[in-house]
This record gives sequence, structure tokens and C-alpha cells, in this order.
Amino acid sequence: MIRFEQVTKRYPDGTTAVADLSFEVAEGELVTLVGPSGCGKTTTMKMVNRLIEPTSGRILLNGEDIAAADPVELRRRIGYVIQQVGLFPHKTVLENTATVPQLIGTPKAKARARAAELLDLVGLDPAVYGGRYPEQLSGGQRQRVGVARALAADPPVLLMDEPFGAVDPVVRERLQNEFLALQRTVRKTILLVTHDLEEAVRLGDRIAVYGAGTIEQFARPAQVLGAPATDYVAGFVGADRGLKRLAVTAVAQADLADLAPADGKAPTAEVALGASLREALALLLQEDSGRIGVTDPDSGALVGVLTPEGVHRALRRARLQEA
Ligand SMILES: Nc1ncnc2c1ncn2[C@@H]1O[C@H](COP(=O)(O)OP(=O)(O)OP(=O)(O)O)[C@@H](O)[C@H]1O
Repeated sequence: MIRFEQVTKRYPDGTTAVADLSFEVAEGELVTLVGPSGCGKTTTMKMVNRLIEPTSGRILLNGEDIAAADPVELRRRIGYVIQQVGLFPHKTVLENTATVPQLIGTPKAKARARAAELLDLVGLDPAVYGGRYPEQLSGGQRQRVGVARALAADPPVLLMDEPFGAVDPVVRERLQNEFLALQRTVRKTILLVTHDLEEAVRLGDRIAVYGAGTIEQFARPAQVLGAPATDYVAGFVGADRGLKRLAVTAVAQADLADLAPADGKAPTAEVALGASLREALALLLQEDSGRIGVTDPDSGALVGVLTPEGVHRALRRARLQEA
């Protein structure tokens, strides 16, 4: 658990990056920090692993004041993923992933076996990618290695600064979905910085919306979208929040139509129950029939059919629930 108590950071030149910050990240919770450039997100994050020291206030990790901890020991407990992944160019993907466990004394064979497992978890076949060097990977693949490497040390806490920033929107959404599935199994306590509201909404159990150096709203995604706490948040969330709601509402929440096809034809495209309505709508827009099949991700069986009306009704319901 991470707890900020009235934390202020003033840089030597007089810039107040964050002022009187108080919030808590529960164990196993993923909190996203979102806001415009320069609002203090990165400063907040770097104070947790003591790359930056607060001017005043306290930060507690599992009840312990981190000011009293040895920074090196502290950083071993806290994984850190940054946008410019920082992989060692002269080490292979497998070696990069196994670096931290080996540093802290895990036998080489064991560290490598675990690294291979984690590469597999983030969707990189170790047999294909393990022996490659970072320059032989795409940006998205490098970011996956960054995530695998941070998880390899099995830290209870992860700090992630724009971890999916360097990739195009389609790959980004796929990485986010894979990461969410992974988080459901590993349940780390995560603080994730992004300037992208959609990413914050999709990934966060709760979101901290930053204004200039302060948190304007700290709440669940649906609350931030449905009931912005201040005019500033309303402006940041924007007029297109209906579209953003598509990204956070699962197909499973929609009313599905009967499987029996009206025109005698089976649906030609499918989405899984766990997919977002946004993904479903993108597919629907390409289907002349105006309907797509919905499958159970475990069995692969077709469980119903989604139509534009189904999407509309689900969105309407989501909006009423938030109001
Ligand atoms: N070392 C420093 N000295 C002085 N001011 C700094 C320093 N580092 C950051 N700042 C200032 O503190 C404020 C917050 O910076 P920070 O990097 O935390 O913002 P951010 O929200 O992460 O921005 P971005 O999204 O652009 O990365 C900014 O006004 C920035 O210019």
C-alpha cells in the first residue's frame, strides 16, 4: 500500500511541482495519474522510489515512512517501468529480463527460466525473441520486455511512467488489454502515469486527475466520466466522454440479440465477451449485416449477437447508472 500524506515538492528554482498531495493506493490496486504536461505526475511517481525527495510531507509504503528506508533496498521492492524502456543494448531479451533477479542473487538458470515464463506472459515467445537484441525488436515489443523485466524481480509495487507511450494506438490498446489480464493474475500495487485520459480510464481501478500540482478528482473511472468533480475535470474529460465510456464498457454488459440469424446467415465477425464496446463498434462499422457474433473467451462458443441497438442500450444504461 502506498500512502501520500500532505506531500509537497518545490524544486530549487522555486517551481512547486506538487502541493499538499494526499491519497492512497490500496494493495493490489492500479491507480492511474493523468493530467496535462507539467502538472506533476512524474514528480509524484519519482518520490515513491526516492529518485526525488519531497520538500515536506510523508510517503508511506505498507505503513513504513520511506524517508527512513535505504534507497537501494527500497528500489528493489519497487519495479520501475519507463517509456524509454532502458534495455541494455548489448544484452539479449532474455538476459535483459533476468537482470534484476540475477543481481539479487537468484541462480542464473532459475532467473532465466523465470524470465522465459514472463516473456511468454507478456506475449513474446522466448524461443523466438529471447535471443534477440533490443534493436531487433519493434517499439511495442521493447515495451513488453520492459514490463516483463519489471515483473521479473517480483516486486509488490510497480511504478509505470507512460509504459505504453511509444506505440501506435492499435498496438497500444492490445498491450493495455494484455497488461490488464496480467494484472488480474499478479495483483501488484501499481501507480501508472499517463497523459492519455483513455488509457487512464481503461487501466485504472481509480484515477487521480491532476490539475497544476494538485489532484482535482480521485475516483473510479465511471465516476470521473459520469460526475466530474470540478469544471476543470469536466473540461479535461471533454465533450466526447460518451465515446470514452465505450472504451470502459464491456460487451458483456450489452443486451445480446438471439443467435438465430434474421437473414439465414451466421455473423461473419466476432468479439469476445470481455472486449470493449469500442472494439465491438469498430467491427460493427465494417459489417454490412449490422451484426457481429459474441463469443465466450473460455470455450470459444458463440453466445449471442451484438447490434448497434445493443451498443446504444448498454451505453444509455451505463450513463444512467453513473448519474
Ligand atoms: N528538476 C526540476 N527543476 C525545476 N522544475 C522542475 C524539475 N523537474 C520538473 N520540474 C517542473 O515541475 C513541474 C512538474 O513536472 P513533472 O515532470 O512532474 O510533470 P508531468 O506531469 O510528469 O509532465 P509530463 O507529462 O510532461 O511528463 C513542471 O512545471 C516542471 O517544469
